[in-house]
Amino acid sequence: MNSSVCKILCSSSPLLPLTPPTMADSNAGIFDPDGKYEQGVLQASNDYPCPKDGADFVYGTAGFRMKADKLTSVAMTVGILAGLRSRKLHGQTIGVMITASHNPAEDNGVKIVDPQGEMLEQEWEKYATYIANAKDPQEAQNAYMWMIKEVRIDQKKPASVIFARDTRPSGEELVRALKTGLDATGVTSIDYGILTTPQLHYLVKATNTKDTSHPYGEVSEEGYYKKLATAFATAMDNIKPAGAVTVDCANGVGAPKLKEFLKHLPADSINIRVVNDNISDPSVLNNDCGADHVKTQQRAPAGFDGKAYDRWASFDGDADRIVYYFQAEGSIFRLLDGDRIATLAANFLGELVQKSGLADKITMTVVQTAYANGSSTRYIEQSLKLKCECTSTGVKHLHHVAARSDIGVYFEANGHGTVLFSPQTLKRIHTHQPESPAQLEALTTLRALTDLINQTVGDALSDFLLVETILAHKEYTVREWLATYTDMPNKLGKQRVANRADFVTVPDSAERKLARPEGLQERIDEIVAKYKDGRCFVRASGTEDVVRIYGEAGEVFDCENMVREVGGEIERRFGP
Ligand SMILES: CC(=O)N[C@H]1[C@@H](OP(=O)(O)O)O[C@H](CO)[C@@H](O)[C@@H]1O
Ligand SMILES: [Mg+2]
Repeated sequence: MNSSVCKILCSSSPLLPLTPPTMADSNAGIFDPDGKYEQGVLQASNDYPCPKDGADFVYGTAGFRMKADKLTSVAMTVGILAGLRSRKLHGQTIGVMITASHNPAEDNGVKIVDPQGEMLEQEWEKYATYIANAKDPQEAQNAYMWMIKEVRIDQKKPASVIFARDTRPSGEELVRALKTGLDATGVTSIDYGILTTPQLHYLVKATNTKDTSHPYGEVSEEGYYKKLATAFATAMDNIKPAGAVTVDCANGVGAPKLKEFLKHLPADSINIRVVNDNISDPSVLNNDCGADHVKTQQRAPAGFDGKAYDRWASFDGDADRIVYYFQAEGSIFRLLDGDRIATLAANFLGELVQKSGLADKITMTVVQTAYANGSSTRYIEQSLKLKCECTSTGVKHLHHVAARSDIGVYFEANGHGTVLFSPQTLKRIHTHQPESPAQLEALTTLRALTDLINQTVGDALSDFLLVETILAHKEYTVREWLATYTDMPNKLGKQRVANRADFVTVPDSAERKLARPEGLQERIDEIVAKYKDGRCFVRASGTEDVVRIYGEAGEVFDCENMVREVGGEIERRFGP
């Protein structure tokens, strides 16, 4: 085993595979009798060898993500791992998505989707890391055999995987590598071509529920559009969104898919313009446009030509995030981010539950991260009178907590999120007998929203339709939406450090307090105390080699100074 593999497993697990199992001690897992798959792994990793410079691959928050040309061997091992995951789960279908979301066009990524459309179970992330780091074919085969034993996988079980990719040109080569890993280990697979990330999540759940009493939807891209279009038409019965909306698709996969979806709506149901829809020139993907650009730069995308108070939205490169924005008089840019979508959705769903006569049977929770604006949290707790929970960064954490509620609304400030309805709540909503025409009307809209909202993962298209529905029902323009509360002045900074692993947060603090480096949290607290209504926290990024510094204060000037002061302290003491 190479040393980096050892390090990965040693640091995260007591299960150190010092020696791979042999046929003789294999009774924990059941070996393929004629060794066909083990041979296949050897051959596949001969065809797609790990790069010689021994890249340290890590399956992180967004799966594996890096420069696309480094990723081919990893894509092959993901094929092997996805097949093992499916076998372990008795042949349930697993998904693999090839995308690098909002990253530049030359990057790519591979991530695995579990049977109900959720992110890969955390325990398996280290197995994905383990096999991806095997430095030669023999190590890959050893890793495969170790997993069969460790995870107790019956190789006679069927395995099924579906996969798709975004518009990046490198996706084609990565698909070939992935397919090699799948074929080598006898996995049945379906290539769905180019899709948005949430469409692939939809298909995974639809495939695994198709023969159950609660099928999620037709198992096709067309089925996804039909489900959303039917739900949108029902939710918008007799009403129309106010004015036009322009959608910036980041020159990514969201553009053709949004246009395809619109073909399923009656022509006059929404006045929409799609911009930044050039997928033939890879260099423009996410370039000065898209949800991540708009959120992090706090400015409109390339090609913005909106007049004051025109409604705009931006998807990211794989269409799982969305933010809204507009320009007020005097060209002042106003962002309506994930916190705004969460509060809008929670407010409207709360009203529908109330009006349907279900208020005493259904409770709702809003789940945020520490990056949520403090004003949004106060608005949820004090005005909407809802429970608000704060989790660690990364949607899998939010999803997990939201899934515990009857209705769980979760969004990261960057616009990634959705609303989950528990199975029991869905049953209540669908079996409730309305006692008046007003109750029936609210209930009909609520039922439609349970179909409109993607139950697997944040989905820019589904979230877009949700927001458009709510604005139309509430007769809100962007101005009224923004007026629901006033954001605290805030700043998200970052600082390079010698070793970001030195920055460890206190368990159960939702990453708002540092346990190490020793003494730093006390110093941050001292700085924050100088600023009125100040809040500031520091954590190591999971996706970039930096620590992030987030701050809020009563005044813009104070906020800037506070974040700068904390950043300066970190640079001085822990800088590279
Ligand atoms: C402050 C921030 O926006 N962090 C992002 C970013 O994570 P970091 O661990 O902060 O790098 O990328 C994640 C994956 O896309 C996303 O879930 C998260 O919200
Ligand atoms: Mg994305």
